[in-house]
Amino acid sequence: MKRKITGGRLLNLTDGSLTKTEILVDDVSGVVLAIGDDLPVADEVISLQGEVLLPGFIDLHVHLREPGFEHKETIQSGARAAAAGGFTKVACMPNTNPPLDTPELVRYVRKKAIDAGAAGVLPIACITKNEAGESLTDFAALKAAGAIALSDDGKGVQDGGLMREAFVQAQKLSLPISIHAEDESIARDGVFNEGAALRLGVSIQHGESESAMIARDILLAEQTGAHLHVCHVSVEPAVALIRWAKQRGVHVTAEVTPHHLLLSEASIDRADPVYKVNPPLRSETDRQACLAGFLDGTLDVVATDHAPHSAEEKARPLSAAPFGMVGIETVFPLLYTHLVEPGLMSLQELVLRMSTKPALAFGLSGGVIRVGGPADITAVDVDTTHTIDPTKFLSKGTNTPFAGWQARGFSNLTLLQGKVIYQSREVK
Ligand SMILES: NC(=O)N[C@@H](CC(=O)O)C(=O)O
Ligand SMILES: [Zn+2]
Ligand SMILES: [Zn+2]
Repeated sequence: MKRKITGGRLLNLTDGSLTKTEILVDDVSGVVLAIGDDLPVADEVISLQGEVLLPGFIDLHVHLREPGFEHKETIQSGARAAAAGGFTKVACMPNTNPPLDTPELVRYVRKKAIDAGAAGVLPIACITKNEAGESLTDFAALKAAGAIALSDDGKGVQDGGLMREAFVQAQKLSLPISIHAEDESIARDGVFNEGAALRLGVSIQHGESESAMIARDILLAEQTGAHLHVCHVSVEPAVALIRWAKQRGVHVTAEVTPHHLLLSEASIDRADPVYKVNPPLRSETDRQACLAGFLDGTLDVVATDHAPHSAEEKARPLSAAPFGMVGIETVFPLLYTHLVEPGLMSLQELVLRMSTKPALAFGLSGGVIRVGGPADITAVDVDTTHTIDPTKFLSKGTNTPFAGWQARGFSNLTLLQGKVIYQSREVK
């Protein structure tokens, strides 16, 4: 079927201009057929009211919890939440139960994702069997089954020798290794960053647990020529190390989360699990370094690390509650409202970091809107203010510290390969 989207304003990613135009898409070929005025009649017309048309966002780091933790999220609920957040593709982490360490499990996730009929889901498979950090999985078989990268996210691989071998094998297969950098001998099950931990009488998770492992893996990636992707960067020395690695020509890319860009440990007013996330919310100096690193391109992309947990789990005492925050339905409005509107970055730069660069970093299709390219599109309303209300999320997870915040830029429509995967009540 051919769909015509009218009434939207298309963002030019080169000069940032917005142009009122129609877009004609086809959900059989999945591509954009035409962009312009007075396009031919289509089978269906979707009328917008000035929403901004953007390439669908791509998240290189989410947790969809299936198999094994369906009470937190399912592939279906997570992929629908992603579509509502303007995402057309998400890469899901393998810390499920069982962890995604076999080709069968990778294929299982892909099938469930297709059945969900929402955002595209790209599985990331384990580096080590059972994420136990002891022996490597079969990278070639996992890639053949559809894994787009490797990670033991949730944990760092403690054994540097094993990690070296992982980089050697991943390089041969051109698979990125996405690292959760946490040296457990330094982190020691700490919960908050030093300032908040001392203030609230909670255990400390020192930032060097992150930067030390990033330093190790930069050196290993340099020697092996592998692609190192650093997850959820949160401390100033980590930003400096990644900047240094890029100057040396190491193949390294890095992500930053919305919560590490917008919050610091100063925002933690009580020992509440809603603030418990790994890596922890850091100092204001660290937050500023992440923001500067994001603005100068050292940190390439935004990734949400969408980590849903049940209300019951997050109601436990702080030490027993799990780490993690949801983010997929609020990231664009939060960053639009708090970075673009105050003039810290342009809209096109934010879209480059949420759509174009994630696609380029992992070699995925999408990330731009052009005739003949994939019809992966979202339409955001930058004029209407909404208050973030977790009870309205499509995700099963409501664990966000941004509840009650006001923002603009929520998606009203999302299309994947020309099919509507999300449509708000505002769109007819
Ligand atoms: N970020 C988190 O705090 N939690 C993640 C694991 C992870 O991303 O390390 C989770 O799986 O819940
Ligand atoms: Zn992690
Ligand atoms: Zn994660």
